[in-house]
Amino acid sequence: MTVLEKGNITIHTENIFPIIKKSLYTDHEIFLRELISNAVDAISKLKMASLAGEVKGELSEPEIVITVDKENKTLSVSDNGIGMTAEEVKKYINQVAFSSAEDFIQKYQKSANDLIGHFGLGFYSAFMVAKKVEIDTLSYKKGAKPVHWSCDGSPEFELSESSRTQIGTTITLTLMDEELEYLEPARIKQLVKTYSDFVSVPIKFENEAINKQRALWKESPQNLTKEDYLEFYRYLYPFQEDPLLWVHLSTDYPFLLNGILYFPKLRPDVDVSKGHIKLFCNQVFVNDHCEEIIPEFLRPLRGVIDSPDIPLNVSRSALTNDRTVRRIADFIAKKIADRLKSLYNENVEEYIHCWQDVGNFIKFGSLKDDKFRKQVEDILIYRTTYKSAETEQKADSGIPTVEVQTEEDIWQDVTPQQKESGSSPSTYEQAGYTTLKAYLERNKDRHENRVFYCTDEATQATYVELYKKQGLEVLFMDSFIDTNYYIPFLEFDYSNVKFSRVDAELDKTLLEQDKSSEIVDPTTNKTRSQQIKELFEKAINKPKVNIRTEALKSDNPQGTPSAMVLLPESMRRLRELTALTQQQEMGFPEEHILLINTSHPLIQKIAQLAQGSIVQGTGESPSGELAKMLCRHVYDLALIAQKGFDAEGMKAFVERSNQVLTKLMEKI
Ligand SMILES: Nc1ncnc2c1ncn2[C@@H]1O[C@H](COP(=O)(O)OP(=O)(O)OP(=O)(O)O)[C@@H](O)[C@H]1O
Repeated sequence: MTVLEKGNITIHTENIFPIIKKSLYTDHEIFLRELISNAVDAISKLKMASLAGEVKGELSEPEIVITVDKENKTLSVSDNGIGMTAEEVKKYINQVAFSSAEDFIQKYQKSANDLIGHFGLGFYSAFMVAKKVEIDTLSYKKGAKPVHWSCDGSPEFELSESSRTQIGTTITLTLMDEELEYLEPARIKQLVKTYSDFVSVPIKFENEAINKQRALWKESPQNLTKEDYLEFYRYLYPFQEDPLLWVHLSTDYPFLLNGILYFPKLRPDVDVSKGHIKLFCNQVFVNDHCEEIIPEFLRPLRGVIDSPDIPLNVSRSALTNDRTVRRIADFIAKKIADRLKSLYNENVEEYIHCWQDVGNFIKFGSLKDDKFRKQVEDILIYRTTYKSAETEQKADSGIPTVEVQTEEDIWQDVTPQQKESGSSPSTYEQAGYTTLKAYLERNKDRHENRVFYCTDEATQATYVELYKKQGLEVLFMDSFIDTNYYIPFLEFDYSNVKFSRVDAELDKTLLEQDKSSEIVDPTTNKTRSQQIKELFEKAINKPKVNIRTEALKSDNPQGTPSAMVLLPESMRRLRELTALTQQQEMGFPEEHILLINTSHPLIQKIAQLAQGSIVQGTGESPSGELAKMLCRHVYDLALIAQKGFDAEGMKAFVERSNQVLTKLMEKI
């Protein structure tokens, strides 16, 4: 073999090899990613040269072949790409003084951590695992001679002639003794799967292609089906529930970016500090913790982002402040908002179907990002008790209000457009949903700037019913994000709007205002209401329970609750917040209001019973006793409607129920 040249690799600063070995200690495995990427580049360069008519004859099928030789401790990566001439080897390989190496050294001197896992090392990363690296290559160029280059990790190299006949390059690494894991087939397969799964050239190992090759995000959305997207998601996140919907991103100006982002089902315990999106650069995996690139509120999303314009060999803080990265983040947020808007406009049923999960995401995004909030504020919907006249008519005529869901597709990505002629807002109202704006507008005359809401349909059913009967509209704001975060945020945003839960102070429209007809007892000079209040105070005997008497408005007093437990809004919120910050269960507050409905027949009867009782020397008369017992029972019923019982409460309730019923039977 004729030695063509011997010499020293040109490096402007000190020897690069010890630095490569030391600084990337934890990330040695990326050498394979780098060699495969170079091979892919070489193959696409040959293709381009062929398209330009520079290559004679047909190109053979592109492929990259990995082989191991356990005996000789070698691993090689072969490609049938463009190859290199001796001149090119000298230029591209020997002169390591290319800018990235210099940058590399400079950055290394500042902080080794900044470099971990980032690109920029290329071919020389092979020296992290190899004591000797050889290149055997033949350029596609006419008259090119095959060359062999070898270097043992010192700056000395040797360039000689080779006997290679096939155009392309083979890089052979003789592994260091502590790096022999890279001879293991399982390890090689795992590395290819992790980093190079989606490169478009087949990577062959032990006679089979071991990479998936198809990078769905690089394909045109028009050619993809719902199944393609779902299959890809299942491939990326095996054993997970299918996603709700997705967005296909594609732009080439002002930066190059492709990707597919999926909305998974959101859980209350979702950890938003960690991202789940996989970052790629030209189909080569970079990492799956791109927190600096993805705005916090988008972190629950999953999928892939691929952009060669994201600077990879800079520190994390530099990345966050990078202008392109910020623009990319804005672009993604805007596309997500567009997708949601188009769904809102084009497919009411599907939008409502996804709302429980997507809604949390939108609310979270609105809290975190003002630009995003502005994009989505008109598509935030709430389930409501409001029924439009049209809906009622439809219900009467037996026509279903929400059409049966069709298979027709929100799934396929459409280029999001605002469809003016889309579903009118009343379509949402027919399905029992409203926007906040529409709610405020509709109720302007009855309760301007007040929103009544319910956080738990079951435990607040009595209250919701009361509001509904009086024609007051209640919104269901029952997601984990609503109570503690979103309602205070809305109040801040709509500074004059107040939100009150249905079990807070009752709105005056629910109460009979005129008390002039109240009967006054001539002997005590007390009104009936005062007497009832005192009766309950004595019977319940809990100083922290604030007893109030009101007559609930109704055409049918029997149908209203006899009493209600109320938790003033601000007090309740403070308690909820404390419980949240201290991560405690929020018990039921001892301090609360018991509102006695004086127009309810039961309350009136109890009052009569108490009045008719004669106080005996030894204590209460039997009817006085019964009246008190009934008062406690009314209180318990109000509590049940609010929160249910603990064990003690349940025991007392059941015992007393039996006593009350027995006494009633005695009276018959
Ligand atoms: N398999 C190959 N076939 C042909 N040329 C190659 C091959 N591997 C490396 N080269 C040449 O050597 C050069 C240097 O490679 P190296 O990997 O160090 O840097 P790079 O690929 O240019 O950039 P990066 O730092 O992003 O990897 C390449 O630009 C290419 O011209």
